Amino acid sequence: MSEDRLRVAVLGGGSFGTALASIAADNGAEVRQWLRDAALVAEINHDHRNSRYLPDYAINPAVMASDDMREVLDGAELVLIAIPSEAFQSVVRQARPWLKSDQILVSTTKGIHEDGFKLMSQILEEETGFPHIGVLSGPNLASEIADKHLTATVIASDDPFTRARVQTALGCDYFRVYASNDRYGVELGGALKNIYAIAAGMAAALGMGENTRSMLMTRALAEMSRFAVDQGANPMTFLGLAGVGDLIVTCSSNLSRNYRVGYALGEGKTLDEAVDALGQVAEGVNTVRLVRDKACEDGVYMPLAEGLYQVLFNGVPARQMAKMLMQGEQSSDVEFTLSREAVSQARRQEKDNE
Ligand SMILES: NC(=O)C1=CN([C@@H]2O[C@H](COP(=O)(O)OP(=O)(O)OC[C@H]3O[C@@H](n4cnc5c(N)ncnc54)[C@H](OP(=O)(O)O)[C@@H]3O)[C@@H](O)[C@H]2O)C=CC1
Ligand SMILES: O=C(CO)COP(=O)(O)O
Repeated sequence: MSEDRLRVAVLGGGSFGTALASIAADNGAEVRQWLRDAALVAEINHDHRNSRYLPDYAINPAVMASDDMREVLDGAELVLIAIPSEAFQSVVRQARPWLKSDQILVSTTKGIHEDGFKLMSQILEEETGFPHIGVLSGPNLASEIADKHLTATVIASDDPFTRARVQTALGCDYFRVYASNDRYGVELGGALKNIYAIAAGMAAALGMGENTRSMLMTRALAEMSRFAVDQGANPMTFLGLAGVGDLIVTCSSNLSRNYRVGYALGEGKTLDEAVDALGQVAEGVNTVRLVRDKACEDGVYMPLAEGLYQVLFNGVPARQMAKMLMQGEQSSDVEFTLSREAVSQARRQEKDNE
């Protein structure tokens, strides 16, 4: 191996980890991928295929897979972590003995950790205390990346070195990597949009129209931004790829696992049946529960998240919930220009004048 090739480690053998590993290898990096399934390790190394997660994808033969964490992390300059949020912390803990403070650690995971409402990059920070930490997020359906559809993503970090290195490692003629310094906002956007993708899938299965989908997505953006502001994030970030960009793709595509879970629910399947049939992670199921609880705790108005929570976990029929949501107070379109309180006040005034 030549000395100056970038060494990249990918933790996770699912669809996104596999697509990113192959892009980095296409860009000339020396790539090692960690996964726990020995049979899949052998398949990636010998057949350059991942039949479980991306069956039709020809993986760059330079990607070397291993179930040995030490071997994968040894000498890696950039570590990409594509592990579902539920297992993220335990995998980082497994990796910790071989992580070094000069490595760049990037989470690609769009979920929230149950304990303490932590995002994945916060877990990386807590578990390592290292300085080069980032988040990769955007409208990035792995199977479309595998098909080399023109795609853009965001690397978010307050560390300029991390941003530049990831742009170089992953940017190519079909994958553009934009930069952001709002790590928290980008990461929150990626997690929150999964909630609304479930709702969009459900609406589609119930035969609702394009006006409905547009209303749902736009009000979802308002709700996401409201929550983000309450959590201290910059709402402008939600106008970018990792906010509205990811919301659009995930709420519109049958390739999204969250959308598919929603669709199955709309067809009358139970939550367990919908999740089991998927066989892959749909982060939104857990996220809706965590976000709904957090919104209740912090007093943030999130009718869509609350409604979806009631459908998923309390058996309220989706159509009935949609009807109830339509009967809610008609409020401000863009509350950063006209506050919700100002609209309520005007309506109270109107009633008083009647
Ligand atoms: N797929 C996509 O289009 C995109 C996904 N993401 C995000 O990336 C993250 C990962 O997603 P994705 O690759 O799609 O997920 P998949 O469901 O395709 O794969 C998950 C991977 O994580 C592994 N894994 C799960 N639990 C553990 C564990 N306890 N220990 C070790 N490995 C484990 C699985 O291994 P095993 O097979 O052995 O279970 C598998 O390799 C998610 O948060 C998702 O939101 C982000 C952008 C796009
Ligand atoms: O995050 C994604 C697209 O940007 C993938 O969405 P799903 O996890 O719903 O498949």
